[in-house]
Amino acid sequence: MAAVAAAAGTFARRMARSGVLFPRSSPQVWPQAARQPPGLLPAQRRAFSNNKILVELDTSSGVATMKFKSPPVNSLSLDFLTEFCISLEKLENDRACRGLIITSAIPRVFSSGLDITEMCGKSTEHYAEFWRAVQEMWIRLYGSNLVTVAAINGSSPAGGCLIALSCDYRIMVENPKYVIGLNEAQLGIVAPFWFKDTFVNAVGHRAAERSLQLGLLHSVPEAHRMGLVDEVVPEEKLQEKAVAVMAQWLALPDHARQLTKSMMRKTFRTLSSSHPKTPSRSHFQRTWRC
Ligand SMILES: CCCCCCC/C=C/C(=O)SCCNC(=O)CCNC(=O)[C@H](O)C(C)(C)COP(=O)(O)OP(=O)(O)OC[C@H]1O[C@@H](n2cnc3c(N)ncnc32)[C@H](O)[C@@H]1OP(=O)(O)O
Repeated sequence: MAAVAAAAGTFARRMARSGVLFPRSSPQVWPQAARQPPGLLPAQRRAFSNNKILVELDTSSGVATMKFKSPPVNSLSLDFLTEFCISLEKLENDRACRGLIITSAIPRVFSSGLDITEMCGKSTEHYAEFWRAVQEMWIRLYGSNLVTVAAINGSSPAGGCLIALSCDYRIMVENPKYVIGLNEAQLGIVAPFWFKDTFVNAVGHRAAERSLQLGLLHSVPEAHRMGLVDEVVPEEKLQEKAVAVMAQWLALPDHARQLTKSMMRKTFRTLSSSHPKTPSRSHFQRTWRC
């Protein structure tokens, strides 16, 4: 418990050092991009970057694109998760931003999921901090006020699939080599219940039960059929489609859409985040035999 509290403190300090203010309390009012002072021509694009993630915000449309750029496979390390939360907070606090497209700058991989090297041979404090960061990523993304679209341009197993599932809409590139799913059972581990719940919310109970027990990684057409992804497009159409979907979602007043999203996700999110159990050090070590 003390380790968890210490980890929470460390994670909060990392976030605080980033200069991010949180949380934002009141819902945004639509349409933000139209609320620029008249006569002032704002810069149309803003960008910020760290060594894991690149973010570009088009202030005229209110849409930001976040690109994962952590070779070789965008694994979700503690640093990556921290940068992810910082970037998301910055966008949430930017009044010019209403929507976020998440994609990968690494060929053939959206994200390979949790970084396995973070879960081996580390201290109790490290496991607690890492686990805290995994939960924080999910709580922030799943509960984000922004419209979130996952533009999945590569394979997306386990934690990578969770990121996509936490968005409002998923578009995946059609490619016979790409797979997506929660494959934890195949690795001999159990997907945490909040991974499972997020999955069930997207595909329904029966499909989730089969997929999770077998630890399936689904082909793109299969993922589409079962509702794990909402749309499938050729690679060259991905960006255009993501922008079009975003425009459709942003055509609605923010406050109505946000309150509806919150209503759909809040109970479940509160329930899940009230059980922030960190697996013990021996659990990590038994799981990964390290
Ligand atoms: C104690 C309780 C713990 C509970 C945890 C429960 C929840 C767990 C969630 C997870 O996300 S666990 C991680 C699950 N991830 C996977 O199973 C994905 C494994 N990776 C792949 O399938 C493939 O790498 C890929 C993503 C399809 C990409 O294939 P590609 O052929 O392009 O690359 P590779 O040659 O396979 O890999 C390159 C390089 O990257 C390393 N790597 C791959 N995945 C990870 C990862 N998740 N974490 C850390 N490192 C990873 C891989 O080992 C290769 O390294 P090198 O051999 O080049 O050093």
